[in-house]
Amino acid sequence: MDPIDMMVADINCEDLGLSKLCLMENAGKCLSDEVATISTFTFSKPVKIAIFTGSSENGGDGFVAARHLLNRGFEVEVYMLTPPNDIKSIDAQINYDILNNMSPHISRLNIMELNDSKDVEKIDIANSKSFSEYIIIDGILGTGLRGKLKEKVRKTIEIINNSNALKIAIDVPSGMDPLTGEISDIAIKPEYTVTFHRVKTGVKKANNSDEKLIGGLVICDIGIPIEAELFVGTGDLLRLNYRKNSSHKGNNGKILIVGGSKDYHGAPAIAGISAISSGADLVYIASPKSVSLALKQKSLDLIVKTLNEGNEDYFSLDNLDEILNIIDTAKIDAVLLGPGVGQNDGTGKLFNTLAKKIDLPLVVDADALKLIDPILIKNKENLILTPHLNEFKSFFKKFINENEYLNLINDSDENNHDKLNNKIAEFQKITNNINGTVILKGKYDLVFNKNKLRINKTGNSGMTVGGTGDSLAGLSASLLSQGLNSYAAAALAVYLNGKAGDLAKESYGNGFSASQLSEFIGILMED
Ligand SMILES: NC(=O)C1=CN([C@@H]2O[C@H](COP(=O)(O)OP(=O)(O)OC[C@H]3O[C@@H](n4cnc5c(N)ncnc54)[C@H](O)[C@@H]3O)[C@@H](O)[C@H]2O)[C@H](O)CC1
Ligand SMILES: [K+]
Repeated sequence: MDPIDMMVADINCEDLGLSKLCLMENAGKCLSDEVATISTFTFSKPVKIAIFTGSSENGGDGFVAARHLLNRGFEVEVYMLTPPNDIKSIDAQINYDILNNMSPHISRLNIMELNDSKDVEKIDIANSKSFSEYIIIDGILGTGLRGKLKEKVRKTIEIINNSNALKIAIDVPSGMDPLTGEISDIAIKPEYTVTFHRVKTGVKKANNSDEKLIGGLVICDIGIPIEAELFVGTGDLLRLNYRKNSSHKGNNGKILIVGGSKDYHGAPAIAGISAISSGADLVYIASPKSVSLALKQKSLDLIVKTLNEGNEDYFSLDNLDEILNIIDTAKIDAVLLGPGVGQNDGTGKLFNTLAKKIDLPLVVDADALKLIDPILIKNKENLILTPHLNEFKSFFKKFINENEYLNLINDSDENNHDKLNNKIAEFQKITNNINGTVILKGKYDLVFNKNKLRINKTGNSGMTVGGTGDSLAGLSASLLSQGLNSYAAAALAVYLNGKAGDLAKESYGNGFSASQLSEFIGILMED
């Protein structure tokens, strides 16, 4: 599991009501159980425990383990590389405070602060030999390692590695990159690594290249339910790329929406506003002439390009060069095809040609799902489709045999979503025919990408109003343009769209409009 996926799941646990403090307690308790077991089968006489703690949650796990190991009768020394006032995690701070409040220590606990490299060197001289009667627990750095090791941390790792103690790393050996498994400088060389929930990708890679880098690998179940990974939640916002203060206009995403036709000028506009609200820097809309004139009066924030060739009211193949030219000259990052385009033959010819020619991240929505030949885009990975059930059936008709198709139509009662959820495996079999991501919209939105699935529960019945699908499509294109892959972008887009719908309902009641929904997207991006 990648460290980012773990962090997302942790925060999504909080959406379920399961606090990170509780996860830390489970982690520290499980760790202490493992330490006790390892101690029993490794040593014939009692050993002391030395726990080295860093500035954040890896250290927090260490504080919890200290408490549980004391209860088991161990003598525990805690060496803090970060002084109490500088601890960065609230939960680690709470667990440090508990240890501190236990003073005067009736139990055999000793807490020492290692304020600088000299303090660290003193441990070296005084204790490293006698550390042979110790188990050292490494709670210095876990999944939060960034960049070059600070000198004090580096020195401590060196001393721990030189000692004769049995070493147990918490989650990831400190100094090892939790994603790549690389050790750019130095890392704890443990006899055991006790990891939580799932093995982190870096630990797995390191273990595959040389088992000695990890030692014996123990996985603790810390009570994270599968739903914390399945349900999209607040944690998914972590996947957004950090906006640099120094970034310029356009650095954070430029999208082109190819949408609108005679009766539907609102659809591309709503998609455009939602794209801007979700962080895209520049939103271009290419529309037939009659639509673009209406759009130009609609919003000051959209860059509306009038297509001069061909039909005034509908797209046609005559617009191909103009559209490709906009993509080129505006250096577009992602394209949305479909909102409000209608189903003309000419529009179909244009969209099939665009689908072949556009090599950028792509969102296909609404009528475009009925117009574009699935074969043309089936291999594209950076693709999001946003169908409701009818559009889903229509798009995937080619990939399923008649019986499966009839089964899907007959059994999938759009009003019975629990029944719909029972069909997940069937939908997955069908969506597996393409490499991109599919958002199947419904009471619970289902996001499919190959064998992976996310479920979104935000949103409400007010969202059946026209335009909320256009908003979702704009959000999807916006997040693609900001560098998220199609699976991550699709999951976050449905979450934000539904959550904005929930806020719109609170403010405007059940009769909110899609443009009122768009107003609430921006504030959600600050989570
Ligand atoms: N679900 C779980 O698996 C749980 C895991 N837990 C534990 O939490 C850590 C991850 O915690 P986090 O706060 O994100 O990061 P770290 O503890 O690894 O510390 C980050 C902290 O360290 C400092 N730092 C970063 N880079 C360096 C460096 N190069 N040199 C020195 N110091 C550095 C900086 O201050 C960072 O802020 C996970 O591994 C688990 O052990 C939870 O307890 C329960 C749920
Ligand atoms: K560690």
